[in-house]
Amino acid sequence: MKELVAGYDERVLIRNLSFLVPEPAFVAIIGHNGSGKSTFLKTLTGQVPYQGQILVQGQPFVSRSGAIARALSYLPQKNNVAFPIKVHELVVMGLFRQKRLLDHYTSADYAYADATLAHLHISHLSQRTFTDLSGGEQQMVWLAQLMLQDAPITLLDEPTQQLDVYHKKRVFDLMVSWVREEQKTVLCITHDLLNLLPLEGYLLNISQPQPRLERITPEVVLKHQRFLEEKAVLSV
Ligand SMILES: Nc1ncnc2c1ncn2[C@@H]1O[C@H](COP(=O)(O)OP(=O)(O)OP(=O)(O)O)[C@@H](O)[C@H]1O
Repeated sequence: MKELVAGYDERVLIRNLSFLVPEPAFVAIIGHNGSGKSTFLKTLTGQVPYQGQILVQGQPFVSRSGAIARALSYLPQKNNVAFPIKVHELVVMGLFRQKRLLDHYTSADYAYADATLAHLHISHLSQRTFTDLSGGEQQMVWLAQLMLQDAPITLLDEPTQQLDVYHKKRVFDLMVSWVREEQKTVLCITHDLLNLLPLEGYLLNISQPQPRLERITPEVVLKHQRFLEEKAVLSV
């Protein structure tokens, strides 16, 4: 990413952001409310116009390109479902990249979806109606769907937002395992700085005047925690 500038109409939120993510890696994106974290991920998914250069796996980022679409999976902060659907039906849809338009999902696909739910310890939700679940349960289901997508680069916007402390830890461990065991790259927006303390990876503090990637160590995390506690978001 070179000299990235992005924002809405007259309002520039990302200014001259330049960094290189050494793949595979876990990158925590932190910053105050309204600092532009979601805007940054939306820029990477082609939802917000930008200037500068974004390279994904060495290729210039072209949002409509099939190769880029296959390389990225994205879990937005708000992901509403307007109709009642069984959990395992929603999860199996994560395999959409491997299907053609009118292909049906097979029993092997459903078995894979159920195995993923089991991996996340949420098998008991498989036959439940998604819209009846609690916010935290719904977040765990979205993560299962994301795992089926199996993209090399995963962008997550506050995936632990509604989770209890147990599930927060589980989800951070899970993201780190995607990097370590499956060589994925994970960019994750989070306000849960203390969960980052034991992790391997990098952080990017969008609230800083010149954000840069820093390797996560307990000292670095605590330095940014103090920065975010003390400094209000810059008004633009
Ligand atoms: N579509 C839009 N048009 C205009 N302004 C927008 C739009 N979407 C977001 N903004 C504004 O851009 C700013 C940054 O929003 P963004 O969602 O990127 O913040 P964030 O860092 O992810 O915040 P939070 O931690 O609260 O989720 C906010 O002031 C928001 O109101």
